Amino acid sequence: ITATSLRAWTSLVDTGGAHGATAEAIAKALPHINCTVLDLPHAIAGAPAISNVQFVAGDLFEYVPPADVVLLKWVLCLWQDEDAVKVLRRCKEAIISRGAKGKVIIVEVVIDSSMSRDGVLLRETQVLFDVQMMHVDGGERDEKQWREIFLEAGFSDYKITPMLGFRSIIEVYP
Ligand SMILES: C[S@@+](CC[C@H](N)C(=O)[O-])C[C@H]1O[C@@H](n2cnc3c(N)ncnc32)[C@H](O)[C@@H]1O
Repeated sequence: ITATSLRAWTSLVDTGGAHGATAEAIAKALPHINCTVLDLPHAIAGAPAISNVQFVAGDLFEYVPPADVVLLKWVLCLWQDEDAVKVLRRCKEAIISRGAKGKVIIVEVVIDSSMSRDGVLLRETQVLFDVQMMHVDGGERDEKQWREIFLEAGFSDYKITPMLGFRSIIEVYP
């Protein structure tokens, strides 16, 4: 994600964005972007008022508000592939910009199968999270599993950037 592309965004929806902590950070860093948080009614009840962030109560299986960028941070791990694909389809429908600007951005674990020395600890952490997500019938995915659900949901391409510790940023293009 380049500085030029950040400047081009006009709107972002943080899907499953809870009380808006991530949206607040984005709105502060990039005040030209109109930020929306979508989450279930009980999850946004009591959320603080945040400058330049609108809250929308709703179910992301039904509707995602339109935006240039749809953010899914720590959300798709809640579900098995069938439901994750349904959510990704709603997100794809929500993207208003075609071309380089419109995308889904996912912040999640991409389980790394490489067994380099430094990679072993990272992988163990990722797999532990996978076990944790099984409690809610979800799970973490490796690149092949991510690719399969992106293609199934109708996306054309994606780019994984490992960062943020054991997580990655995944840009997914319609
Ligand atoms: C693990 S939390 C992640 C919260 C936030 N994105 C973060 O990174 O801290 C998952 C979020 O997804 C929301 N969520 C779960 N099911 C949802 C649904 N059907 N529609 C909208 N939001 C949902 C939850 O309420 C919760 O806020």
